[in-house]
Formats: sequence, C-alpha cells, structure tokens
Amino acid sequence: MQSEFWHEKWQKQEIGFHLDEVNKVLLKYWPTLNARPGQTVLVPLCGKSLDVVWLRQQGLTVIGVELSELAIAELADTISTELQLPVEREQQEQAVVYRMPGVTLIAADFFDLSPMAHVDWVYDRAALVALPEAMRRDYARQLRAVSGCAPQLLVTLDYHQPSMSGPPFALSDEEVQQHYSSHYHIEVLESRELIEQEPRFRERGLDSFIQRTYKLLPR
Ligand SMILES: C[S@@+](CC[C@H](N)C(=O)[O-])C[C@H]1O[C@@H](n2cnc3c(N)ncnc32)[C@H](O)[C@@H]1O
Repeated sequence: MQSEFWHEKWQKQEIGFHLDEVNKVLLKYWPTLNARPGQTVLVPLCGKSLDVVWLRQQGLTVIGVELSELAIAELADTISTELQLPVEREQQEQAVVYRMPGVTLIAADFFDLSPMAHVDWVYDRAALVALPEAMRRDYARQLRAVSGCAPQLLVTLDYHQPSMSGPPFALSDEEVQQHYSSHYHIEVLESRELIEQEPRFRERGLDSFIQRTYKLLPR
C-alpha cells in the first residue's frame, strides 16, 4: 500500500479506524502482561490512537511510529494537553520526531527505521491488518528487527477477504502463525465476533468480522 494512500486518508480525515476511546482489548489484556513502569513499548503505525496516551499513563515509555505527521502532531498535542507535558519537534533527514517526557512520536515510514536500542513490548492494533498481503511479511520481519523480537500484544481482524477489499485486511490465524511462530510462542487471548457492533462492515458485504487478540512471547 503506497504512502500516498495513507497521507490522503489523513488529509481527507477518512479515518474510520480511529477510536475516540482507549481500545477495550488493551484495557482488558495489557494488565495481564505484567509490564513494569519504566519499560518501553513500541506502537507501530500508531495513527493518533488514544492507546498511546493510556500506555504513557501506565508509566510506560512509549514510542509511536506513524507515516502521517498530521496524525503525529495531533497525538502530540493531545498528550501534551492531557498530561501537561512539554513537547519538542525535531526535523531529521527521514523523519520528524516529537518528544515529550516518556513519549517519542516518530513521523516516518516504519520500513525505514533502524533497530531500536531497547524495546520491552510491542502493541500492534490495526497495524499488521492495515497492510496488504504483499507487505505483511516484510512488516513482520521489520517489526521483529526493530523491536528485537520484543513480546507483543497483537490485535487482528479476520473475515471473508473476497467479500470486501481492505484495509483493514483479513488475517487468518494460519497467517499469524506463518509470520511469527518461528520467533514467538503464540497464544490467542480472545476471538470475538464484532459484526453486530460494526454494521458498516455488514453494509460492505460481510456477515462475519472477527477480532482476535494474541499474546506473543519470544521463544
Ligand atoms: C488502520 S490505521 C491504525 C492506526 C492506529 N494503530 C489505531 O489503532 O488507530 C493504520 C495506520 O498506519 C499508518 N501507516 C501505514 N503505512 C505506514 C508505514 N509504512 N509507516 C508508518 N505508518 C504507516 C497509516 O497512516 C495509518 O494511520
């Protein structure tokens, strides 16, 4: 999926994926991971997700990566207002970085990132499923490289792909295993049918829309 596609989505504010609340599976399952305050969590393809704010409120150091600077600037503004944190913007060669105490937001192409010094956790909600099949293998490889195979909370979606074109793209359990089973022990924490709560996807031709939440622990 070309960068231009996403820049245009953000410019036109066609961001149906954005939630005006913290994701319920994050609230439910993050505490079961026993992450400790001060640890670092990477949120790839973070958009302007309020999940980043919540993770920072748990005492974690958060690194968010997102293609759109529009999204990153808005998220930085929300965090700095809600948590009363000063924010600094730095223009780099291939990225714009917004820094606040305990939060680094990087406006850049995730595929251009170098491995990070230390990542304790990864939270992937609507990142892997945002990408077409041809890019997902590279994404999974890049995520493993950038994070040093840090443990992950991964949220995917699954549906009959021929009935609807993505994004979001359907991700079977088999595909998750293909990307990650050589490096992680994979546990399905929850598999939930969302079609009743998501009528917009029924309108797009689906009769099932399953959200799966996984815990991935390095082998
Ligand atoms: C479906 S949205 C999910 C955003 C966020 N995780 C959330 O839960 O609201 C996918 C996001 O990935 C971003 N994105 C797509 N390709 C990217 C890339 N190569 N590098 C960084 N961000 C990317 C898009 O701009 C978009 O904001």
